[in-house]
Amino acid sequence: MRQSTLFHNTLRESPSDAEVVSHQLMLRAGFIRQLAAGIYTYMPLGRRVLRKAEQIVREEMDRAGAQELLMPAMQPAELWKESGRYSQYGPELIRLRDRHDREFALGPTHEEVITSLVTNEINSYRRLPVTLYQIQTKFRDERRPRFGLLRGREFLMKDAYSFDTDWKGLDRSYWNMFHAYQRIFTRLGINFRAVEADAGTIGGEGGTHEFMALADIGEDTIAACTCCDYAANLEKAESGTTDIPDGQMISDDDTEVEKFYTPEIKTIEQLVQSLQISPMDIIKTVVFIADDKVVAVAVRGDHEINEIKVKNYLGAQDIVIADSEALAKISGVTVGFIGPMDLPFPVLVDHTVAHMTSGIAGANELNHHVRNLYPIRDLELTHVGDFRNVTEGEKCPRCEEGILKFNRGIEIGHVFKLGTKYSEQLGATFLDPSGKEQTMIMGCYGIGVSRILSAVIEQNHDDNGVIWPTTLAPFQVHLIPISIKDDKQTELAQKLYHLLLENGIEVLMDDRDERPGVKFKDSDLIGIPIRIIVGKGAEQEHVEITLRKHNVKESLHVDDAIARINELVKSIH
Ligand SMILES: O=C(C[C@@H]1CCCCN1)Cn1cnc2cc(Cl)c(F)cc2c1=O
Ligand SMILES: [Mg+2]
Repeated sequence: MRQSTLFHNTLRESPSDAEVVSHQLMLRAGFIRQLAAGIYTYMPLGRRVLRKAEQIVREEMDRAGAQELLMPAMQPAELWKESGRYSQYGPELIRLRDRHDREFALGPTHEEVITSLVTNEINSYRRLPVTLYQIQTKFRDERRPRFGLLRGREFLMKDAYSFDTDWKGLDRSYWNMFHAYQRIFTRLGINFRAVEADAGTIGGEGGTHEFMALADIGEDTIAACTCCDYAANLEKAESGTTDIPDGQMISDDDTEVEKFYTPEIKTIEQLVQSLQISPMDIIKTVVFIADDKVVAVAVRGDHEINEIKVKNYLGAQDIVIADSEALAKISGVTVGFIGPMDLPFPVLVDHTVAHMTSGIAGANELNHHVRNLYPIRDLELTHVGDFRNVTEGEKCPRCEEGILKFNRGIEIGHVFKLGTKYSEQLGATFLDPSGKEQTMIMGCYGIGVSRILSAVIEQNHDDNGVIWPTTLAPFQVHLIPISIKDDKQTELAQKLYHLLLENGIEVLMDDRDERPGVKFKDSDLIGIPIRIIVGKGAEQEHVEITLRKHNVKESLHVDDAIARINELVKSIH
């Protein structure tokens, strides 16, 4: 490709609303252009990268035996009403009416569509199992789209769905997809972890794993063990620490609970300051509204409540902290002095609190707290469980030696065991060998294909721009004649350009009439891994090869260039 004809511009500065490196560089290097918030055009260079990412996903899906199809983006609302999800989702689900005033949704995902399709096409166990996938644009009207392709409102997803006759079959399909994902992200050169995750809104009856690209700007926190391969999204991570840590106020258990005056002392910090105690000695009690029920959760003062664990324990659809006006309507609650004792609604007690021997807590009375609270003695521990976020440094729940370290991650893949959640609602059944009607067992598997570009750039860039792995680079070689006014250089560059093309190498030649500095800055921004410079050495038919990733330079005769380039294309990642 000749850069003088390429529909492409680089920007000296990145727009102010681009906050993360990958967003800034994609705009500055000319890979994408924003049409509207969260909605982007892939420019020719960006489209080439996206197509390579798609192709790697497609190859590994096909290798895993999945079959590609392509479903519509416009989905009849009836399907979503049948699955009960039409009302479950709010403004995030983009709804529209066609010219006959019939209701549609723009597909954010395709469980309903694929399940109704399979129901109509398959009715015998002999036709199962089958895994179907598509690579298709999804629509989710995010309230705050941000970070470029990382959280867009129109994005490219590979979504796959497996249909099995039984749970064992689902297990096989699930791990088949899991291993295909490992191959995909390895080929993409991404530093990733598969982590145990929460199934979130999709529900489902089995396990679920997320594939996380490690990156400081990632929205998710991962807890991973230093010794074994345990890794979990913080939403789900458990701790191995159940022993009562030292520094705990140990008191013999006949010291009665005692109320004491704490005027205007409402927060953990104020308690710590005024009583000169540690947050570990405090029982923090927070009131939630789960669906329409009031519940309180009590965790130790140095821990954070994990709302997803609470929601899952209660089996609630949604959960929200009771704000001050909600609290005002709840009897027995005194804002700022809420404690776990004698509340007129259930209290979920974290196991760490249950093991405390003497805690400080709100007295459920204005300006008063209690001390010497001994949960085993003073609380009816009907709901004891894991309701908190693990903290870094705690013991691994799976092995003896390891401890949990935190990382930030970008979710680039998510695999789910769905079970019969959708097949039941949409009647996806089959006749088993005895002719009995059974419900299909499903799994679903997503990869954020457009999000991969952001994750790769977050992990592969320097101050000057992107550093593409060869598997994704828009071109393999950037051929740069220093001056197109010098005939020797132009002639040699043309010769090498055709040689490279004849050898099937993807080459972009910067034949623009620009100063060398501009060419090098643009080349650094775009991030093509191999660069060939045709400069002064053109007299002796010598060219210079450098790698974008390392500034190592080697000069060699043009006849040796092809062989060297082929070596480099294969070697560097
Ligand atoms: O999409 C999934 C689960 C899997 C992920 C892998 C591929 C198949 N689907 C979860 N999810 C996320 N956001 C959504 C947003 C809207 Cl507006 C919606 F209506 C539905 C969903 C929704 O179901
Ligand atoms: Mg997730």
